[in-house]
Amino acid sequence: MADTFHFPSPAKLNLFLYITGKRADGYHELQTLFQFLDFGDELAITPTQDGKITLLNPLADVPTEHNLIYRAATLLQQQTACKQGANIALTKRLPMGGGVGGGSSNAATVLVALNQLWQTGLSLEKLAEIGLILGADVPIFVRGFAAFAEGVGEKLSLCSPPEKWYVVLKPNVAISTARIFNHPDLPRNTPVRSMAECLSQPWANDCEKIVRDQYSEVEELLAWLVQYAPSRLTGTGACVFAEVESEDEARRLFAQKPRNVEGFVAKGQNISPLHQSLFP
Ligand SMILES: C[C@@](CO)(OP(=O)(O)O)[C@H](O)COP(=O)(O)OP(=O)(O)OC[C@H]1O[C@@H](n2ccc(N)nc2=O)[C@H](O)[C@@H]1O
Ligand SMILES: Nc1ncnc2c1ncn2[C@@H]1O[C@H](COP(=O)(O)OP(=O)(O)O)[C@@H](O)[C@H]1O
Repeated sequence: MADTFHFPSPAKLNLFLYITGKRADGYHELQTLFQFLDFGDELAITPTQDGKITLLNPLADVPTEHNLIYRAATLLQQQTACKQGANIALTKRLPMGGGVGGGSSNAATVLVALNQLWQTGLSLEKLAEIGLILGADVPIFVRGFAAFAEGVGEKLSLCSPPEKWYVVLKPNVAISTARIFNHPDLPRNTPVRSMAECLSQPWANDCEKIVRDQYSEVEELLAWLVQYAPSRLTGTGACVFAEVESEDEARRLFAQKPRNVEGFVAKGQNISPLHQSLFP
């Protein structure tokens, strides 16, 4: 029987996120700081010789052909004319559509892992380029280092922010990324600054005000969290995070969270846990 290999598919946070403009194709130009977390999903992959991509436990709300795991695997097959296949099982821990990048991370883990298992020999740069077809956040997960990102998130500059402890909470609400980016009151003209300047100013998220105004669940949770630690929105939400100095402090704060809110405690990682496990 073929061997099964296990790969982490970590979460990310946007430690800051500024919107600096809008492109002709409607996408927004960003300046954002990505850091990985030591918490995430896990993929178990069994390479096969039959050329089929099989998801062993499909997501209830996502048809297989839309699942980023399936799409990433078939895209890699097409790009490399690979005749091999894979059976893939997903342990889903990350909230979906929460701004912690679970789907993008799953896609990146599939690209990096299958490139190794199928021995298709693409560089991480090439895999990141393919990943961008699947989503703006896929390249950062493929490259695997914390980064200051520009463009729609694909122009990456290495960065090493402090690896703090975080309490990440998911208010009980679904937020559409497209809806936030289409909102007329979204600030879209934060001045473009250098990485050094962005790092040296207080960190913020340009989507936060709109999201707080529109979703009382997010407003209430951030108002509660900020009493204890600096706290912000990640991505376009709905997740919010508080940054603290120690695991103890994080666990104490997490233990007090409102009962109807899910979440987790994690430590920031400047090297993705996927890359830590594959390229130690
Ligand atoms: C803004 C970020 C920051 O990490 O938010 P989160 O998704 O993580 O919350 C991401 O870059 C999001 O990337 P991704 O999640 O791939 O976005 P997509 O599904 O491609 O975009 C959904 C919709 O949002 C709008 N959109 C998205 C990204 C962007 N830079 N400008 C946009 O205007 C577009 O209308 C697009 O159709
Ligand atoms: N493997 C996957 N895991 C999570 N979401 C997926 C996956 N494949 C497709 N999706 C779709 O992508 C959307 C965004 O997912 P996700 O990356 O978790 O959000 P975010 O970038 O906001 O953290 C989900 O709402 C879901 O419809």
